[in-house]
Amino acid sequence: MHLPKAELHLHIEGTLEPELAFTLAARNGVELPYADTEQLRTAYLFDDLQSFLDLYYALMTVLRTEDDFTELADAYLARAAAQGVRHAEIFFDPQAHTARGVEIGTVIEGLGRALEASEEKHGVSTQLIMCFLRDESAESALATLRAAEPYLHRISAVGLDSAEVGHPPAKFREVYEAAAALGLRKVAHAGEEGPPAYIREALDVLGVERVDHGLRCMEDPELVARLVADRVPLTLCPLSNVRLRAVGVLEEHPLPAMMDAGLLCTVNSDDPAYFGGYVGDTFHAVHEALGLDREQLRTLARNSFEAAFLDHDEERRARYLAEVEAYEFD
Ligand code: HPA
Ligand SMILES: [Zn+2]
Repeated sequence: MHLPKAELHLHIEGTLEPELAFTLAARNGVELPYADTEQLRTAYLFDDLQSFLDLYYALMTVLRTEDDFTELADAYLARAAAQGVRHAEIFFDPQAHTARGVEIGTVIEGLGRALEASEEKHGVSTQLIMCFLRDESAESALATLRAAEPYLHRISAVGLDSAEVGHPPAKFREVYEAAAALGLRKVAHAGEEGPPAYIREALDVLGVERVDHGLRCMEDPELVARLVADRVPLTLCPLSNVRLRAVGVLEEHPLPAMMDAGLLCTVNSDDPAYFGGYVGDTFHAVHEALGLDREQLRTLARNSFEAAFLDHDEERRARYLAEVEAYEFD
């Protein structure tokens, strides 16, 4: 669906398609435990977040050079542009690369080269969000922030991802304070598999401006009221929720109830190479499965630009919002 939109919840490592994984494996002499792309695709049946993360971290070992990261991001941006994305705020997981000997500068400069060319090449403006792995230590997160300091001109925010349950946001209070002191904005995954209390903690202890997923807020009406009153954006990922079994089938996704409750919902793809669709496909899927009408889809697109970190460029935000209003569905 070509409705103009911003993508605000997208892990660049989760855009690694099987074909590119095999190409990079051959180029870098990395052996994958799968015969071919077809056999690899049979591994894409997940029970929960952890079973996905195991494959996600295993496959990204093919990413080694600056060119690999550039190629990965450029391929995503081309696909995103073809599905109406006008602005993308892109997550990356530096610790998943530095832990296996890839320098953080290789990762950031590689991604940065694709991102800086994106507006001219694909018509997509971009930002980069550096995520800490919450199942690693707070010390490791802090060391990662320090290692990223020479590259801060390329980074607009910090985030928190990976295995949620047992790793509450408060563990990262210090590194979030340090990030804010460096001028970085703050988001965090919360309430994907973890309880509503983790969403409250992300807001109260980390001071996040957006909540990634936030799905489980619906179990806590007082929290919903607060998120509505404060217009805290939620970056929902419906196809991810189905594939990782947070929701049984797409038809049961609470997105319509969340919109009816007045929550500032956005729809995103999370890890599109693994979860069966890019963000335009996701808009189409929620239209079909949940019966969201055109005006509701337009609201989701409008929300995505409202929630985007475009405060330094309100003219651009206004231009994108005007494109949303002018869009004619076919
Ligand atoms: O959906 C996700 N949740 C948490 N961590 C992740 N890292 C990549 N995708 C995800
Ligand atoms: Zn995510």
